[in-house]
Amino acid sequence: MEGRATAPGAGTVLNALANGSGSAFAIDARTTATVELDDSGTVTGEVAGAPDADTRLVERCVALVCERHGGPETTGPTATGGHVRTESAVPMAAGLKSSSAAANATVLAVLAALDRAPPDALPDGERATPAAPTRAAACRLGVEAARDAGVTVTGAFDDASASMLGGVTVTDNTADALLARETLPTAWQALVWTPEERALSADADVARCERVAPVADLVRELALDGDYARAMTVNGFAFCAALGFPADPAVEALPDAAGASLSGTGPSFVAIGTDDALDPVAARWREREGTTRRLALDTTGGIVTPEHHP
Ligand SMILES: Nc1ncnc2c1ncn2[C@@H]1O[C@H](COP(=O)(O)OP(=O)(O)OP(=O)(O)O)[C@@H](O)[C@H]1O
Ligand SMILES: O=C(O)C1=C[C@@H](O)[C@@H](O)[C@H](O)C1
Repeated sequence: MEGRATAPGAGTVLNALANGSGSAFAIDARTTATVELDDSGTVTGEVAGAPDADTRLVERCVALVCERHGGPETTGPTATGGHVRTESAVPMAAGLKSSSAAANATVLAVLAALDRAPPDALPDGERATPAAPTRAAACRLGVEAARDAGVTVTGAFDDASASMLGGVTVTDNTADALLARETLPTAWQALVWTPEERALSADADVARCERVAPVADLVRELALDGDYARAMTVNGFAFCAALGFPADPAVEALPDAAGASLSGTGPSFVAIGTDDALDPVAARWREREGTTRRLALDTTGGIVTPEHHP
């Protein structure tokens, strides 16, 4: 029983560590998960090109989806274990939601292997089985696995929903509730600067983030009004201050970019705007050490893809 799926990473509009509400937008950098299921009762995992990577999150995703959708009471195929391998263009622990992309891709790949892929994750023309969950329900399984694996503070349903549904989402992570899902202007792109350092979300100073909750409340209002660019700009300055990152990259992005922010718990910064507006920002960010990438905004989200047939 094999399954394969991909899901994109994301950039931040509102970091949920202050008031439990979050907002994120999907970017065109994807993680692919390939799973092989069996009835061994054990799950193993590997990350392509990173032999020492922590695979507990994706292994927990496999186990959880098998528990919920692969048991003997189901009408489709059954499974209790297997192997998962991820390949990713989203750097880990860089603020670009690698954990959400990996969890979503893995959950969808397992569902596909069990013949339970959500209807909106299937290629055109392929029909889902009646027992298939929606993509939103599949996303909540990944969030549950992320909580179990200890890689998140709030569950990060904001990041996970943006990755699974594409576009930009606003969520209440305390209830895993989706408050809004929209798309940003089609002419906009994302510019992403990632320095060499890494910052695990689970290690973030939550108490300091909670101090900027009044600013986060304002960012939530801006986001719910659809003013995502200004929302992320305000978010960026507040969370740079709370988490101890210099705000210089955001200053260098303005006023050319429509919006710019520290992404997640850092260290990456993201800017959004038209191609022309991002040109001078790219020139300034390329003088910095690290990697600057221009990426399309993703509106597709998590999808099942054809398996490898070597
Ligand atoms: N490609 C991947 N394959 C398997 N597991 C992954 C992958 N990417 C991330 N993870 C898991 O997610 C953890 C990193 O989570 P973390 O939330 O710190 O990173 P992030 O999602 O990139 O950050 P942020 O939430 O700030 O955007 C890793 O330790 C690993 O367990
Ligand atoms: O671990 C978490 O709960 C989070 C981590 C960051 O990505 C934040 O941007 C997100 O809003 C919540």
